[in-house]
Amino acid sequence: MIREGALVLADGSVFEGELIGPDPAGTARIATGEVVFNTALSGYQEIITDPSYAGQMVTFTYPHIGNYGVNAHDVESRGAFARGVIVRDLARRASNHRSEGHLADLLEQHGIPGIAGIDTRRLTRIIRDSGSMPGAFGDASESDLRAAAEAEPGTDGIDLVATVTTAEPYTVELDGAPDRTIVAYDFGIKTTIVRQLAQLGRVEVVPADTSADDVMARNPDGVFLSNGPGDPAEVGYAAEAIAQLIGRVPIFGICLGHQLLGLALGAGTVKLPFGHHGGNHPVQNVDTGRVEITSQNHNFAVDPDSFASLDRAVRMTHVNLNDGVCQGLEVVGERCFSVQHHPEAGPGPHDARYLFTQFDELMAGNTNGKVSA
Ligand SMILES: NC(=O)CC[C@H](N)C(=O)O
Repeated sequence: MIREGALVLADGSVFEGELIGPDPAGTARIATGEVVFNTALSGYQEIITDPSYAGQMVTFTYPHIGNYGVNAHDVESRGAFARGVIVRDLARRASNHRSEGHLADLLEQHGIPGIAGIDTRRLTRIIRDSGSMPGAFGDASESDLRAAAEAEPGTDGIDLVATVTTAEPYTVELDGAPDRTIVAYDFGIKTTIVRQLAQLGRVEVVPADTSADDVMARNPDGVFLSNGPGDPAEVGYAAEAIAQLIGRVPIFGICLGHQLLGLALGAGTVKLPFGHHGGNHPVQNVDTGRVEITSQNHNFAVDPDSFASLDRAVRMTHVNLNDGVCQGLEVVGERCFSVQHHPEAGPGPHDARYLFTQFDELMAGNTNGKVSA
C-alpha cells in the first residue's frame, strides 16, 4: 500500500513522495533533521549506519537506492543514527550475490523512517545554493511539516557524540595482529575503522568522555580519535582530554577526531555551507603532490588560518581540491596527525588507506617522530 507523504524544508520548499520504512516516531509522526546530500554512487548501507549522521537526514543524489540489497557485514555501527532517508527511487528488488535482505527491512529494523519518489535533484540544488537546512517529512499537512522543520534545531549547539558513543569500553583483537595497544576514542566510531586499526594492534575502544589519565593508564602505543556526529565545539571535554595527550603518545584522528585535535591545539572550526558527503572528493597530499580520491562525510572543518598563531608548530598536510578546505594536519615533531576525509573507505575509494600504515610506522617508532617517513 502506498503511503503518500511530503518533505518540507525550513525555507518552505515542498516535495511530494511516498513514505518508506517505519512510520516516524512520536504522536505527530513527523521525522525531522538537518538535510544533507550524499553523492556516493553506492554504499547506502554504510552511510545509513554511519553514526556521524546522527541528527541528519540523508538524501542520495544517486537515483536508485537499495538495488544491491543489504547484508550483515556492511553495517558501520551497532545501529543506525540518521534521522531519515530521502531517495528518488527505492529499488523494489535487491539483486546481488552478497545481499541478505532489502533496504526497506533495514530501515524497519533500525527504526529509520524514509521517503521515496522525491525530486532529489531539485532538493540537492536547493541545499547546494542555500546550505544544509532542517527539513521534516511524514503524512502530516504541509503547514504542520513546515512548522516541524522550522522548529528543528539541526545539529548546531547539541552534543550529539553523547548520543552515539559506547557506554562501556570494549576490546577488539585480531589473531596475528602486532602486540600493541591502541586506545580508540569512540565519538561515533565506524566498524571499518575498527577493522583497519585491529590489524595494527589490540584496539581498546573507550567512551568519548574518558580522561587523558585513564587513557594513559592503559599504556597505549597509540591513541586514535574517531569520526562522529555534530559540531566539534560541543564536545569540549574531548578536546581537553586530547590536549593533554599530544606529544605523549602517537595520535591519529579521522573526521570529527581531526576537528577535535584542531580544537585541542587551539585552532578554530567552521561550518561549511553544505559540507562534503560522497565518495569522490579529490584531496591533495601537500607533501607528495599526489591526489587521492576520497570518501567524505562532514559539515564542519578546521580553519587552517589559525595555525600560524598556535603555541605548537601545526601544518596543513592535505587540501580539498574542490574548495580548498583543510583536509589534514600534523603537529610537527609530536607524532600526531589527522585527516578530515575517511581513509578507512567504508564505503569509498581506498586511495587514502596508506594513512593507517603511517600510524603503524609512528607506533613502531620508525620515523624519528616525523609523521611521514
Ligand atoms: N564523519 C564525521 O566525523 C563528521 C564530523 C562532524 N560531525 C562534521 O559534520 O563535520
